[in-house]
Amino acid sequence: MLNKKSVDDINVKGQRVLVRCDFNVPLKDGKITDENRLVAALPTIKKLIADGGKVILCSHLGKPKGEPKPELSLAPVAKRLSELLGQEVKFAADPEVVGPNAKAAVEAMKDGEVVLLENTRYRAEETKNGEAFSKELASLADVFVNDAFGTAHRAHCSNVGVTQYVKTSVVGYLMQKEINFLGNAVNNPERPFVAILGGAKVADKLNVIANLLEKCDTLIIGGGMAYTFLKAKGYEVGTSLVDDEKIDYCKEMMEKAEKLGKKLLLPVDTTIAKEFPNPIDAEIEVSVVPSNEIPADMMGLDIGTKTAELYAEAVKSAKTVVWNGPMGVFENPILAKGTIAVAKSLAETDATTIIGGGDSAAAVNTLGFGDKMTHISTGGGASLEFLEGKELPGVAAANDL
Ligand SMILES: Nc1ncnc2c1ncn2[C@@H]1O[C@H](COP(=O)(O)OP(=O)(O)O)[C@@H](O)[C@H]1O
Ligand SMILES: O=C(OP(=O)(O)O)[C@H](O)COP(=O)(O)O
Repeated sequence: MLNKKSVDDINVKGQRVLVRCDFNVPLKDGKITDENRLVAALPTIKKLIADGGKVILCSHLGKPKGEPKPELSLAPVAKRLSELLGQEVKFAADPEVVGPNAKAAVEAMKDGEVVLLENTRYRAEETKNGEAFSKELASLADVFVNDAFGTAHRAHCSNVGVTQYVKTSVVGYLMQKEINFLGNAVNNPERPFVAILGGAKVADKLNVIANLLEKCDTLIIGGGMAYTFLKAKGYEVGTSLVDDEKIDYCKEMMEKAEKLGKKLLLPVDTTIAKEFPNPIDAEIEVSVVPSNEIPADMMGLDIGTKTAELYAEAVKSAKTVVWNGPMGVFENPILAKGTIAVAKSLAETDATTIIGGGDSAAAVNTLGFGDKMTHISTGGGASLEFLEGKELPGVAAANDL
């Protein structure tokens, strides 16, 4: 259990409560294309409304780099949240985030009302965890609630700095739910425990392996992650995604797996093409080759057919599965087969299945397997850093129980 005070330990009747959410949702032409993070934030917001608090929401959106960027305004989020809550979420349009407009909007709030502040990253101090902006945010509130699990691996004003200047800082239901799920999976997993890593953020994710190997029974590697390992084995990987600086590390990880008696599965065959599809869903010509026969001018873009079967088989006997990162360029139907096979095997198992990472969640949802998973995490980087065993600054900053 998370050893932090939560919204259940407080009643905010008549108080101003600042709630940090992760409303960093994908937008296309001003429309929200995946509202998972909004829906996930509702329980905490509803609880605080039911208490009779003045609920002031804040979040970042994208990376505006410290200046107002209209295309990264949170206005569309306020509109959609109003619909989801069935009650108005007043948008405090304010280029300074906590400027005159926001202050006036908060001043005018009645108990049970909700206001959303503008994108916190409109302010350059936000990502530097600066004192002045932290104090400004704190000045709006009597109580602070952090429910932004997806941002918990960052130490910024709106999730860490602000806690120094308010009396009470607690976590919300989403934060509790995420940490409890992931914590159980990693610290007390039902075995066999299978971890699956893929995707394209190779440098970030390779670092998780040292820690995961200690905890899991089987580690499955796919997606863009696989080729650095294959290169470390001495294979030609052509023009596939590789992190050359991590080749020695991959060698060490293979030795570590052997020493610990853990299974480390790498693709035995690979789906290759001449180049990365452009546009991403373009029809491309592919072939499947053994992983040690990738031609020098070709790139691996999905696991191969045999590998997909092998991985699906490895998942079958699992009791806990953690999956982060697609097995291939799933956005292209021709390169989605490996991801579909793995998603299907997770959907069919009675194991506890936990999906982390924005693209992995999108893949599972668009492939229609979303409701078959035990838990789809709202945090990619956050869930990985947590699985790595790192303390998340956004969680650490809340008051202890
Ligand atoms: N072999 C590959 N080569 C290049 N990109 C890949 C490969 N396999 C998967 N990808 C890409 O990885 C991206 C997702 O990676 P990542 O951002 O690390 O996952 P997540 O968001 O789930 O954490 C997808 O856009 C997918 O197209
Ligand atoms: O989307 C997020 O992270 P994720 O892509 O790792 O899930 C979070 O909102 C954090 O955003 P950031 O990576 O811009 O700090």
